[in-house]
Amino acid sequence: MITVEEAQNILLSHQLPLKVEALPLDQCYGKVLQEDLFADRDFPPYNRVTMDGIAIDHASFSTGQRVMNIEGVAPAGAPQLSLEDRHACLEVMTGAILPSGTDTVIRYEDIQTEGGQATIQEENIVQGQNIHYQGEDRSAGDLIVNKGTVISAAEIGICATIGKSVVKTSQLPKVMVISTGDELVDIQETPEAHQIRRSNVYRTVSTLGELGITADTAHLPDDKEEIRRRLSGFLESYEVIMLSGGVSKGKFDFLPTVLASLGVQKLFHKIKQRPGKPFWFGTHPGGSVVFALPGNPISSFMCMQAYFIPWLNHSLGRSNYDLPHAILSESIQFKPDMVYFAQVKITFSRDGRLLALPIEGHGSGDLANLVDADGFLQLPRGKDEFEAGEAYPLILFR
Ligand SMILES: Nc1nc2c(c(=O)[nH]1)N[C@H]1C(S)=C(S)[C@@H](COP(=O)(O)OP(=O)(O)OC[C@H]3O[C@@H](n4cnc5c(N)ncnc54)[C@H](O)[C@@H]3O)O[C@H]1N2
Ligand code: MOO
Ligand SMILES: [Mg+2]
Repeated sequence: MITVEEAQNILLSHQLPLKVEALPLDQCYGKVLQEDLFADRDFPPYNRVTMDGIAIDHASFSTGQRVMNIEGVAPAGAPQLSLEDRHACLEVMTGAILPSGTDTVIRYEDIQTEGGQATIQEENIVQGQNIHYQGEDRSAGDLIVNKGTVISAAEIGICATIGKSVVKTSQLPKVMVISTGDELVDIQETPEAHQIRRSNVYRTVSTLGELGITADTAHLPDDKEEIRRRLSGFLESYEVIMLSGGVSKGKFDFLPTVLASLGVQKLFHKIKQRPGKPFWFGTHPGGSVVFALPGNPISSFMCMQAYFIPWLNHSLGRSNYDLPHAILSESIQFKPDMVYFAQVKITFSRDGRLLALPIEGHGSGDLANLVDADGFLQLPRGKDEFEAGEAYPLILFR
């Protein structure tokens, strides 16, 4: 049995080859950026008026002038105007380019306009006020977003501003999600007394969907030959195979044997952790990777959250990120020499700290308990008592 750290390292050293695809901007949300983004112009590209009002040469104000002729109006979207008489002013709108010959903008609230003249009614007028200066935020050529960033609304705004209508992103892998086990029926069916519905598949597909992946699904009975025949086909056509069930010690837990017979190289089987101990991971010479997750719902869910998602992010070239930590709000005892991924409910204390309340449940088959939990708190080995007030890494559910 290997440690959590060893399993994580093995996963990180078995990545899918990165494939880059250029996508229209409206399909890029949530994707991992595969190019650096640079400013094509200064941000902002011109001295931008930030208040509706008048633009003046401050020197005329500071030498005592309060009434000024209005020479004209500069709307946003018009080429730059020029102040002809430095004792006069120009009306300017928010977003307009600051007229040449002016250096200060005064809001309509601080003036009165009548008969083609503006009268300044505010004495506190600072030179340069109400102007967003050209290049103040970023200069043309500056690196604005690094390759490896997950594209969110902020990055979409940058792409649009710099005219990137097509963006290089990491291509998502083709994934097959498979349930195994003769006790499982589909969700439209009414189970017999000895049967249950195959919920793992639906939960796994929903997490994948949240990651942008549209997965295919299948079901395999506890029949060695059929598992072998159908898995062999899936290994040809998918980059990632995600199985659940059939990896422990039972008489019908055929997956480790069948996978080996299909040439899938086992990289690990069993991790010193609860839940999720019998997690099996391997690679096929054809290039696909196999995540054979334990069948218990919390176990397969935990392995997905703690291993698959970081592995996927790494495969897609996402920049490294650290897990946040949360503070235990009640103590927990856990004696086995294993990492314990404790289900916790997350709240904020009144002084803004992230608190994790343990929600114990009835073990790795208790999928109803997940409804009350928000994440797993990763409690290390080498300790039996985890006291209230101690902070540990938090994996928030997706
Ligand atoms: N003698 C031992 N028995 C078990 C051990 C062990 O070390 N020695 N480990 C236990 C642990 S821990 C886990 S976790 C499970 C893992 O079992 P498998 O991966 O072989 O999974 P199955 O036996 O097929 O199923 C386990 C459990 O999960 C339910 N299940 C499976 N698939 C689904 C699904 N798609 N949706 C909902 N529920 C599912 C299944 O009905 C079983 O109840 O093994 C322990 N045993
Ligand atoms: O390791 Mo198993 O996942 O506890 O039920
Ligand atoms: Mg089993």
